[in-house]
This record gives sequence, C-alpha cells and structure tokens, in this order.
Amino acid sequence: MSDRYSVDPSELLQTRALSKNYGGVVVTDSVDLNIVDGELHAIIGPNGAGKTTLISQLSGEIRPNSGRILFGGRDITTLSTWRRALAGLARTFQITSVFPDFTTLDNVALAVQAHAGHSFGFLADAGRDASLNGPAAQALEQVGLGSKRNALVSTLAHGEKRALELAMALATQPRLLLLDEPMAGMGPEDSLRMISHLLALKGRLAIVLVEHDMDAVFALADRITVLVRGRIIATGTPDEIRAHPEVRKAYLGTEEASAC
Ligand SMILES: Nc1ncnc2c1ncn2[C@@H]1O[C@H](COP(=O)(O)OP(=O)(O)OP(=O)(O)O)[C@@H](O)[C@H]1O
Repeated sequence: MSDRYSVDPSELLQTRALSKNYGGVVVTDSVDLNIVDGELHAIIGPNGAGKTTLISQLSGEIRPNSGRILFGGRDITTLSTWRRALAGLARTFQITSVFPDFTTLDNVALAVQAHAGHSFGFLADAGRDASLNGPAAQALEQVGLGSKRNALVSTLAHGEKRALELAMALATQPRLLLLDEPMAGMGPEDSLRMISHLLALKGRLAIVLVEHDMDAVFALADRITVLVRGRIIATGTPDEIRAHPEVRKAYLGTEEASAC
C-alpha cells in the first residue's frame, strides 16, 4: 500500500501535483493519482472532498491551476475533452446529451459516429450503417439493454437511461472510463444490475469510479483512493482501506468501516 506517488511506467494515467482552486478555496490539492491499466479504481471521500472536480480535470472539462496529467505516457494536461476521448479517455455521456425521440441503438450508433469524427448530419442514416450498428448493439448487450435496442430513449426507466450512458461510452472503446456516481438515484435493483455490468467489464478496460454507495465500491474496486478536503490521504486495496486508521477516523468512521 502506498500513501504517496511512485513512478511506474506501466501505469495508464498519472496525475502529478494536480491542484485546482476557486479563489481562496482549494478543491484539489497536489493530487498524485496513479491508475493501472485494466484496474477498477474507486475514488471515495466525504461530500465536497473534490471527487467530481478531480474527474472533471481528468476528462478535460476543468483546467487545473497547476500540475500535470499523463495518459499512456503522454502529457494531456492541455488537451481538449474531445482529443482526450479520441486518445481513449472517456467520461460517460450525460443523459441530457442524448436524443430522447431516437432509439437506444441510434443513440449509441451516433456516439460511435461522433467518436469516429463524422458529422452529426444524416441522423437517420447513422443508425442504418452496419459499421456503427455492430459496435452499438454490442455495447447495448454489455449493459443489459440488448432487448431495448428499438425502444425510444424517452420510454426508458431511470436505471435504463444510466445504463444507456454507459453503453454510449463503451461503444467508443475507451482504454479508461471515468464514471461519476453511476448508481445515483437508482433503487436497489438497478444498483445491483449496474454493479453486475461493471463487474463484467472488470479487466477489459480501466475504470475510475466515483461513488457514494460503499457496498458497490467495496464489491467492485481493485484499489481505492480516499480524498479528504482535496488531498489524497490513502490509496490501497479494499482491505487496506478498511483497516487504514486515518481513513476510519476521517471518513468511514469505525462503525461504518467495520460494517463494510
Ligand atoms: N465552480 C465552482 N466554484 C466554486 N466552488 C466550487 C466550484 N465547483 C466546486 N466547488 C467547490 O469545490 C468543493 C468540491 O466540490 P466537488 O463537487 O468536486 O466535491 P465532491 O467530492 O464531488 O462532492 P460530492 O460528494 O458532494 O459530490 C466543494 O466545496 C464545492 O462547493
């Protein structure tokens, strides 16, 4: 277990002293994060710890004030979200960016098309193209939406929409997927379904998961990083994190930690 950064060329993504502040408020504070190829790495921490801000810096939506982000050995700190996605670093689409009156298959096909660099013109044709439909149908299968390929997005239940977001990201075949609270707003059944989809994906790509559902985190993660007030206080396996005294004190609380 390591509490601090160590250089390892096999790591897929590294941040070095990544810092973001809004005026006098420091939101991420010299964050050194290391993501190994193929691992599911959860980031946990209390409300306001800076988890979403960190994910947004990784995806390129928020620029850090200082520090660097390396992906596959390449410095991507100043790359646009779009170029990061092309390099294989994807964040789940927000459901607001889908077309509710199109089918799930068309929406995923359009995500593939957009990723491939084509224009959004000829929407009706996009869904008919086999080179788009093939990967789109496969991604829908991966998230349990195979039988809903012809359903309009507007008719999907909340959990199905979140699964569709995941399919749209998977269809672009990322090396690293950023997931910010994929279980948010889900009931227990949908959460379990999402957990099983993520379990099935384990090892096939690297995933950075921000999630408040500790049962999900401890069931899924290969490693966990704990962020408190913008700083990493520990990184380790679920067992190491459960036993870590500072984590128990600062975040999990002795009772909750022993229940994990
Ligand atoms: N644009 C902004 N301007 C000012 N402060 C901000 C801005 N964005 C985030 N913050 C502050 O940064 C801190 C971290 O926010 P962030 O959303 O990253 O935390 P989080 O760990 O994801 O929280 P939660 O678990 O509640 O989603 C919060 O105190 C928040 O108010």
